[in-house]
Amino acid sequence: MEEANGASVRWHQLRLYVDNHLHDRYLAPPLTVVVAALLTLWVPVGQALLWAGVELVVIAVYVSVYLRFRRAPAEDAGRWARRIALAHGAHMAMWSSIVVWAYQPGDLSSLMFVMLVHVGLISLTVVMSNPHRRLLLSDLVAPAVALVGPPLLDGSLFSVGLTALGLLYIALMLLVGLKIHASTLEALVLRQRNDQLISELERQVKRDALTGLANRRHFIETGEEELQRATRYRHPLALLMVDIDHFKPVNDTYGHLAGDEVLKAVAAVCAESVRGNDCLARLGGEEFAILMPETGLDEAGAAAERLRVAVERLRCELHEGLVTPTVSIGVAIIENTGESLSSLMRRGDRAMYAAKAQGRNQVVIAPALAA
Ligand SMILES: Nc1nc2c(ncn2[C@@H]2O[C@H](COP(=O)(O)OP(=O)(O)OP(=O)(O)O)[C@@H](O)[C@H]2O)c(=O)[nH]1
Repeated sequence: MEEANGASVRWHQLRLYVDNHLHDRYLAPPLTVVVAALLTLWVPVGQALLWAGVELVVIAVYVSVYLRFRRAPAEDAGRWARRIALAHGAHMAMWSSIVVWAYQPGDLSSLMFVMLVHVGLISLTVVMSNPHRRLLLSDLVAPAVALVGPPLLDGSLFSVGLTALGLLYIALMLLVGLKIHASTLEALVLRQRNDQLISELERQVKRDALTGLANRRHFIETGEEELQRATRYRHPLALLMVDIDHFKPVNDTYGHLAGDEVLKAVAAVCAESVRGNDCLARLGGEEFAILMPETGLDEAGAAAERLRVAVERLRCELHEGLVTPTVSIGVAIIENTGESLSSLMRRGDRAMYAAKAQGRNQVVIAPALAA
């Protein structure tokens, strides 16, 4: 499952792991101080201070690695996993060292202390590291190795028994951790599929299936936003209503599929002739619209004429025969009148029908609306 869903899931696993451990920023330093103070019961003060000093540096290092990871672009999860494993491994090794080093054979209080540290290490590892299987394993290595320390020093049946129980405990925790890991991974994969589906649906809702252009719904949404912006900042906004001439005979003569090819070819010419921030849409049938922000009358008229000529030059060499479409274009401009989008579109449409009435394959500019 991990392989199939690739880099993005691995990155999310790492991200979850790091997010879980970022609480350490606030918890680990005071805990280090408390444990160093307790350590002085069994080891010289200088050694306890040295341990606390090194551990505080290690905490600073791994927290800074985590914070840099959170700002990094989502790539190269493998390299970051290695860095994170190293940084966090050092932290785990420091705490595991207590288990071996602070244990005084025969001293029940030190045994309880090291066991407490142990239980804390293992349970925190299982709870926090499960999003990432390899890091879960590497985090468990340090406490597992430390477990064999006390009985080596002591050798009593009691300590060996405790160690055996501890190892069993680690094995159970590992099983639980891997189970949690599997469900976390499944949730991540599902979330990723969900995100993909949602963005695909969002794309489909906004697109016209035949031409790939924006559809009417998306055009109206964008149009309302552009209109608000143009009105607020008193900037010009131009609208071109574009309709293919005599399109019905194309369908009737060559068939609907051939008509679709012509629609796609005209859409492609329109797409080539608009600027990046223009909004081009197929409103339906053989009608297109282009919204041009920051565009005045002269500029819009010139753009419409360029588009008309570009379509006129188009030669659709279809299987069924040659089609040379033309378009009629109506141009309407909004200038500080508080006009609505539907009114602007109506004026654009009227100008486009005027172009049809005047013989087609031409551009007509809508008269300005009185302020
Ligand atoms: N192939 C195809 N045809 C479509 C599609 N949508 C609408 N049409 C056809 O487009 C044609 C539009 O015809 P009319 O509205 O009469 O306009 P026209 O023939 O282009 O004539 P004028 O606009 O007056 O120049 C109709 O035959 C519709 O069936 C489509 O998605 N694919």
